[in-house]
Amino acid sequence: MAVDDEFPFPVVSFQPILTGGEEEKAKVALQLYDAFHTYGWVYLKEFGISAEEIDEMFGYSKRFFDRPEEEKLKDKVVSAAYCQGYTANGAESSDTKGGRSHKECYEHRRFNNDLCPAAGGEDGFREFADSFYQKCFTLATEVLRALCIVLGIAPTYWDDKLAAADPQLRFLRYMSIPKTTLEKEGNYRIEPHTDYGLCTLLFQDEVGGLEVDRFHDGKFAPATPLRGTCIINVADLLQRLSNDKLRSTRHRVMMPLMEPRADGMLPARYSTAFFVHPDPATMIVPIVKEGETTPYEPVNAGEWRTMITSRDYGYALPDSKDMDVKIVAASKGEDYMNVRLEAKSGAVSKTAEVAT
Ligand SMILES: O=C(O)CCC(=O)C(=O)O
Ligand SMILES: [Fe+2]
Repeated sequence: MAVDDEFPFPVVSFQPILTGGEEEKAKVALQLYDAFHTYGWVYLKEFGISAEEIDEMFGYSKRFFDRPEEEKLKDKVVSAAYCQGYTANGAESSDTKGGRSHKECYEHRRFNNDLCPAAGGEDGFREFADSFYQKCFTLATEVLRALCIVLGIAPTYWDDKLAAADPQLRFLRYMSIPKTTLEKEGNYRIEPHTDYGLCTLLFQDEVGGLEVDRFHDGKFAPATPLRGTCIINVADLLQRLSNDKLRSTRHRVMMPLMEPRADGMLPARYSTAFFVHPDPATMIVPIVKEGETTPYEPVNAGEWRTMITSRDYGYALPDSKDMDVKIVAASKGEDYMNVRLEAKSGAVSKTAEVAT
């Protein structure tokens, strides 16, 4: 699709950040700030990962999901604290009203990546995922660094928070389902949600269906696919950190833009997200300028993440996702992390000890 006045989001070239001088970099930083402040979303072009590399990545994703379900389930995600591995259709939901997302995912991590197909495997999946992960991490780091200028924080601000950062590369497949299924109330490809790390890099194929509440008024606009671009969206921790200057915006995946096939089935859709989470030890303390107040308490990034992952996957409360789960104790030792989750009612508690 051509970029014209109708295009719903700013499209920004990242090239100056990679190779430009200080003045050009500052200009891009301002463009990013404006986009993140208004919409929470931006489309990047010329960001150091080519359209061909993105195509190759989708090829790996497709081959991963094309394997038999029993095989994929051997690598099923088992822990909220280390959300890594395969999630089958219907296993994740942030919707407390029982909404249904028709998708399957694979999560790839930097640390604790045991539920990943073995190194040296047939098509080099693990090696490719590692290298794509690294490219995304490099880009995410550049994006966050660029924001230092406009947030008024030191250029070194992210250094300690990102050295042991633990992002999550997620391959998604929205399987081919009947159009009539998606038309039923409460059925989505992915239900409306905000992401909960610092920010997300998002790559999508040409099928479409991604929609964004871009003015935060409940009116969702299509985030149309644009070949060779990468979407960056602000997530909850960056909204907290920036004291609401950068917006974490609700989004969802609905009906594709393209027509269903003659048999009434929707085309499968592939997308890949890279959720940027800092070092879990990071305290997210809002940057409050003189004369401002903040509604936010400081939060520990690792606890925050585990808490929300538990809610979405129902680890602590498998039968009752609408209960409010909170972390009541979390400690991190040299070689373990111990997280205790408890429902507000105190009725359910679970301790998960996870090797780091
Ligand atoms: O598939 C997409 O385009 C969006 C995926 C998404 O929002 C997510 O996984 O958090
Ligand atoms: Fe998302």
